[in-house]
Amino acid sequence: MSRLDDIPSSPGKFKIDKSSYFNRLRFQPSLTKFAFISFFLLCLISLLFLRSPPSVNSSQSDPSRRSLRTFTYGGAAWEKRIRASARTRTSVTVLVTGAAGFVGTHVSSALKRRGDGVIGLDNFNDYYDPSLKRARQALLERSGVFIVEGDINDVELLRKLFKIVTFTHVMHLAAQAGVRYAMENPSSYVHSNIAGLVNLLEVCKAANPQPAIVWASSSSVYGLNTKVPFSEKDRTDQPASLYAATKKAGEEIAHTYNHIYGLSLTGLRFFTVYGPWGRPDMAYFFFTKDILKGKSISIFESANHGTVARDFTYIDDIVKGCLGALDTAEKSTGSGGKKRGPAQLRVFNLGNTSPVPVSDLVSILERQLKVKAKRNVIKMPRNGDVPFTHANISLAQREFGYKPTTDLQTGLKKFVRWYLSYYAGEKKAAAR
Ligand SMILES: O=C(O)[C@H]1O[C@H](OP(=O)(O)OP(=O)(O)OC[C@H]2O[C@@H](n3ccc(=O)[nH]c3=O)[C@H](O)[C@@H]2O)[C@H](O)[C@@H](O)[C@@H]1O
Repeated sequence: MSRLDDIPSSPGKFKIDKSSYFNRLRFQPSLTKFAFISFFLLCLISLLFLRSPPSVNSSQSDPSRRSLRTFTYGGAAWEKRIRASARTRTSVTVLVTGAAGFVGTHVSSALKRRGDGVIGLDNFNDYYDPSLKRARQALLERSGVFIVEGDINDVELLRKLFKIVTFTHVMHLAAQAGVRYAMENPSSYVHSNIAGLVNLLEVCKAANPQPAIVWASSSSVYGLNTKVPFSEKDRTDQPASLYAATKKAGEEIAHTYNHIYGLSLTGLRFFTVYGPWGRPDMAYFFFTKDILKGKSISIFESANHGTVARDFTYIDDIVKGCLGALDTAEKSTGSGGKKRGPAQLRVFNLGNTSPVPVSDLVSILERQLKVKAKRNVIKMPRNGDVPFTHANISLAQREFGYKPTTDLQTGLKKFVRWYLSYYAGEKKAAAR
């Protein structure tokens, strides 16, 4: 018989004869037994070692996972700060994810001002200058809002927060934003906008009581639609960027958690939000920077020299929309992972209803900055951008009286005033 004949024909047929093996063991002298147990323990310890989480450095070296940093949290002082920040003069206590972000900072501040309990959560990633996020954090701290440093993918942290505080609402604004960056770092969108959302919903669904959730979707879900203005009833199945696709996926995921677990979920489709403390990756922000530096700016045009336009929406209008959505959100119906009845599921456009061509945006900036821009008009690259956006806001108007009041001229004036004073202050601080 050749040695090949010893190998069974399929793995399923190959069985270790455990009984004879252990029987043999039973009759060995005690020294052998001791050696075997020691070896077994050694293997167990090595196995545990191999399964321990990666070190901080290993996760930071991969740019797509930069927000997976390990954070240190916990302790009596940390919990005390959370409890103080969660103290409410109303019946509302909100967990705001992405609180050091642009919209997150403004919304957290507005909630706190009216007396709600607010806890922020942010991973302070370096998608754009983290010092701006730190400055927003300092601003919020002065008004009594504590931002917990951590990632929405950290299930233990989320569970801990829900143990310390009974949240009535979650305002979920943490996300990987930006349309064009999705071509550079696609996995960061999956990590934050899909895995992070699911993780958060898992914790919310298991909470008792479950909070009502309001979260940031995006106007980009309308993708390549040509029918304007964009209405919530329109199709959203032709996204032009991975960013848009992850936001659209978020809307479908929201449907699932509402259906299975009775979570109350409201998605808000923001339309190109701008204003003071804004995001440096957005065109109005880096156009301002480049115009002041005398650098040329690229202004996209669509096919046949067509205008590219956006329904630019001022931050204060968006904040009113967020609060309106939160105040009209009904309670979730489930508890501890079990649905008890049908729950609310909504989606709203939050736009300005008056699209402005990007070239007009630049003209306004030129007037405000008193500097002529070096314009470089180019065909829109295939980068995930869509040619125009225009919101129909009648649904939000009907449901919670949403009515934007700031035109682009007025809003950009406020932005430019903030920009000049913020960066003048930074320069002064650097010179000191
Ligand atoms: O409303 C939304 O759904 C989205 O709004 C913005 O995305 P976007 O509207 O593309 O805003 P910007 O990146 O600031 O671009 C504004 C306009 O400037 C144009 N642009 C951008 C960059 C550039 O170099 N030149 C240029 O003409 C874009 O094509 C676009 O029409 C945000 O970046 C997204 O996170 C958000 O979800």
